[in-house]
Amino acid sequence: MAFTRITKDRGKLRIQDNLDDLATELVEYIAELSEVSVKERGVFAIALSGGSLIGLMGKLCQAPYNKTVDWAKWHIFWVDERVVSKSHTDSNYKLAKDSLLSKVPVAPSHIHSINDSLSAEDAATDYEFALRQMVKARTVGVSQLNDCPKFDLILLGMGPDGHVASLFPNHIALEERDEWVTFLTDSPKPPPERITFTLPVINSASNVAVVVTGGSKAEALRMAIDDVEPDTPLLPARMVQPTTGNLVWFLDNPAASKLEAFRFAESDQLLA
Ligand SMILES: O=C1O[C@H](COP(=O)(O)O)[C@@H](O)[C@H](O)[C@H]1O
Repeated sequence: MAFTRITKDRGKLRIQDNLDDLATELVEYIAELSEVSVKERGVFAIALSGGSLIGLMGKLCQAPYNKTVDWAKWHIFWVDERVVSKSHTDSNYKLAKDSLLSKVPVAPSHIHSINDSLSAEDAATDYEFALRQMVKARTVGVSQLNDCPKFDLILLGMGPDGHVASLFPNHIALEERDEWVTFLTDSPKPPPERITFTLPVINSASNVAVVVTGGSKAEALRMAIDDVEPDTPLLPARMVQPTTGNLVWFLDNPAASKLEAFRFAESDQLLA
């Protein structure tokens, strides 16, 4: 029962029956945005998360995308990164490099990873400095509203606790409004030391896509999207609310199963 729904204020829901169809829809969406950005700005500035999302992007390395995407124009950043060596299995950079970036012709100088020899605090400062240079050069666009970077696309995953990037429920990092990149040394999910884009940066992007799969995330997803009881805890995923940009959720059936839109679609089908 694949379908798309536009919600009142939580963006567009794209729900697929299986992971293969979800992956196909996701890479088609990324390829389209890349084409539009390259046409309009001459570059495509994309920020990746880690986790299960990266495995779903694998089709970008295959035909037709390996040939049709203008890889030379891509600039790749990380929405969040674990402060570990780039060769460590926990590194979001390594995950993307091994499964995607090593298989497509992106210029190494366009891959903007963190300096893994620094402390979490210094790595965040250093990454924000690098990002400021990219904004100054307009490799990354700028928001007219708040001077924040305006990425062409920010790709997020969501944990079963509703975290996005390395922004965890009730964590002080959620309140950061001045910095573009902040750090944490007490992540509830290992490893503890991380850097992360802050909410103002995420919400300034032209496009934000959140990719969520699996039944273990269904309840957090409901709390992030549906109209919920007023005393429901405010999850980081619910704070993703692009100011002027587009928000799209790529979901599989198990993740979407508790959403109102899904239940209505199911009962419509039973009646049909
Ligand atoms: O720790 C992290 O988790 C989230 C979610 O990962 P998933 O495997 O449950 O999809 C990820 O988006 C984030 O980048 C990562 O650092």
